[in-house]
Amino acid sequence: MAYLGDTKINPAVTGEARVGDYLALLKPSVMSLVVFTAFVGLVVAPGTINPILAVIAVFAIAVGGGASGALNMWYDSDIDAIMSRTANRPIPAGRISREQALVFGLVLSVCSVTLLGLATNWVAGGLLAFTIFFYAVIYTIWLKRRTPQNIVIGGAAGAFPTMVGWAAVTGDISLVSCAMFLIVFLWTPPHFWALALYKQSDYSAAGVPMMPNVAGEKSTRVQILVYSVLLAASTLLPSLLGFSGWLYTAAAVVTGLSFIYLAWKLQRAEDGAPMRRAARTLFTFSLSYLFIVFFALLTDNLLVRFGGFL
Ligand code: HEM
Ligand SMILES: CC(C)=CCC/C(C)=C/CC/C(C)=C/COP(=O)(O)OP(=O)(O)O
Repeated sequence: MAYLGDTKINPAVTGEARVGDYLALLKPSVMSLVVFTAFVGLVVAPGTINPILAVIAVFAIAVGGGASGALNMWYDSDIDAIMSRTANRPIPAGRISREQALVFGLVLSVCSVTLLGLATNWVAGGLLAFTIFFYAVIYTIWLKRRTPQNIVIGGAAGAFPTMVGWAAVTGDISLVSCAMFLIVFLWTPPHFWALALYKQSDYSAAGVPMMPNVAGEKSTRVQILVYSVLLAASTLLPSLLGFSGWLYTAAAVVTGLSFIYLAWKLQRAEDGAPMRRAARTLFTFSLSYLFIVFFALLTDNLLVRFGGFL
């Protein structure tokens, strides 16, 4: 029997790993939204890119994101085995060994960075490498088990991909791509802490110092509200920088106010089941919210560029 920390990990990997198990290592559902923000960064960036290279670039970013997910699962297999939400992942369930996941994650990391660098430029390739490093090492290995600020700092990893997409076209970093980074960065704490508020027992069982089990529910709810206000304000930056028109601005204002309202309801909810319900609602909304904000940025930009509207 293998032990990691105090945790029992399934014995020798049983049976053949299926393709689906390797796909699961890539965290495809979470990464789909990350890749969408990267795609939007790439499309709205000023300049042109050969459409085939654009497809390759988005593919490389998706593979890089997936690779970082595999490295995260390699390192976290001990705590994943404890949490009900993650216990059936390929490593704790014994379908893939830690070594296989590590090699898979490293090979995909190198391939994705090389592919992006060769297909576009090395600013984008370098940023992708840094993003993978940030999620796998800074967040997963260094911060996650040490501080309740893990999500705040580590969340930057999820915010870089939109800048990677932008850099794939322009070869640089700009105020607008930094604004897009800031939106995802400020979105991550309310997104994740809302989930942690109703999955708290999972994290405390695994000994992961997430905000609700360290600072308490009340403080977490206040912090969620503060980040929601900052988030809604940050979504106005593309308009203030003269990059986006009224369509985006209207979407940002309406969704931003909705986000703040749900965060405020969560802050005011009674402890227990009402609080958990409000947290679940905010978490679910957070997913649509980020999609809508980036979709509006994309649509607004395409209408201006190709339709001469707005
Ligand atoms: C450190 C930062 C983040 C943490 C700790 C985090 C954590 C989580 C967790 C624990 C879930 C629960 C569901 C699951 O594992 O299946 C989840 C769901 C999700 N997250 Fe995050 N997240 C973070 C950042 C992001 C970012 C940056 C994005 C996209 C831009 C994102 C997109 C999603 C999506 C789309 C889901 C829903 C997945 C599904 O429906 O199965 N997350 N997140
Ligand atoms: C292009 C590229 C490299 C993208 C990386 C994007 C990125 C860092 C996304 C983070 C989202 C994520 C899966 C967090 C899970 O945190 P967790 O590992 O604490 O959650 P878990 O408990 O579900 O494992």
